[in-house]
Amino acid sequence: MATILDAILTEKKVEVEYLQRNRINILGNNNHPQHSFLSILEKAEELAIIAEFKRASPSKGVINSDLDPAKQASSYVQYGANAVSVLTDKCFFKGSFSDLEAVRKAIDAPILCKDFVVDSIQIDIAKASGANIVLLIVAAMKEEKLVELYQYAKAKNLDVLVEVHNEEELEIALRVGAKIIGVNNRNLKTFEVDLAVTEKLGPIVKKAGAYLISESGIQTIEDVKRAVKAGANGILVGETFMRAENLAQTLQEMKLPIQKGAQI
Ligand SMILES: O=C(O)c1ccccc1NCC(=O)[C@H](O)[C@H](O)COP(=O)(O)O
Repeated sequence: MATILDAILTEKKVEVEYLQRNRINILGNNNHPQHSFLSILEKAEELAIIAEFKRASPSKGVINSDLDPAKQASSYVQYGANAVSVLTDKCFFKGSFSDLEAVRKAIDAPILCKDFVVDSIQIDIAKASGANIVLLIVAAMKEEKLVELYQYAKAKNLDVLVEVHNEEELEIALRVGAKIIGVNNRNLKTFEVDLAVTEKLGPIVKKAGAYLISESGIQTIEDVKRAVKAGANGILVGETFMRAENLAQTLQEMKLPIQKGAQI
């Protein structure tokens, strides 16, 4: 049976064809500021927070359609986020590259382009829109493609967050040479969310000498503590921040010290 990830990837192929046909009109500015998320991780003594702008999702439907991306991203940075993630997928997440451009104009911090990258043109557009980090999901492509896109993004001076959900995918991420590994607690095929995924894969990521970002399903301080205990250098949080009544408090209290030994 086709999964939501299959449906997203089918849609991405159509999107990529459109982007390739309209390449000249789309690729504009490549002079955006450089912000290295890797350098932030190298120096960090507390948990790095990637705060996500996420209007909607396949698993939750509409999360919050009232917020303005530039204002929300500015608040994230003001309250201590180290990077902002912007979902640029339109069809399933109600995002856009215009959101990313608006966030770029508003903040002076690294931006993650959160999309389902299957082709280098998406990396070009992410960079032209102002992204500093791109996401590559191991489950979304063959290993050879992952190697190609990873090297392409690095050559463009972008940081790469390589996302995994199980040991097999983690082995691939490590073979590719990923320095920043996102362990997604959400199974993109079933929507099941379980922080035990970070607890299982975290020690392997750390042993390999990579930085660990725990992604998805983080709602409470107890969740954050579990991620830290598993060796996380950072967390990626969307829904909890988009729904927060007191964003300042919700975000600031997640900035826990990282475990000794979590620095590489
Ligand atoms: O969020 C979803 O429903 C989803 C479904 C299918 C593929 C990806 C999906 N989410 C992308 C993400 O990884 C999250 O937006 C991100 O990690 C933040 O998660 P959360 O804090 O749970 O909003």
